[in-house]
Amino acid sequence: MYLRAFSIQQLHEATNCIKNKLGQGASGGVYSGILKLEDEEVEVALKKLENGIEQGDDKECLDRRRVIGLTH
Ligand SMILES: Nc1ncnc2c1ncn2[C@@H]1O[C@H](COP(=O)(O)OP(=O)(O)OP(=O)(O)O)[C@@H](O)[C@H]1O
Repeated sequence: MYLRAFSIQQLHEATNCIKNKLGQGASGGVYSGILKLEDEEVEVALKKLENGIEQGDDKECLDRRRVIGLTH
């Protein structure tokens, strides 16, 4: 799996300061954006995590947050 990290500033620029909400997941809102890469622009959906990690969280959710944490 190839993971690429983006700065908070890049994500704010991509999403026009996280304004256009597409939907709401259990762990946070999902917003649309356009990420500018070196030679192209890519349409993305970005999730802003809003809740802390609870003891009851399932393994998939915790695994996802560990992977996300490794990219920061
Ligand atoms: N790629 C996408 N394009 C458009 N809308 C999206 C996209 N991904 C998510 N959404 C919107 O965000 C909502 C929540 O999606 P999400 O995948 O976060 O759901 P979830 O798996 O229930 O959440 P969580 O992972 O937090 O438990 C969706 O119902 C949809 O409206």
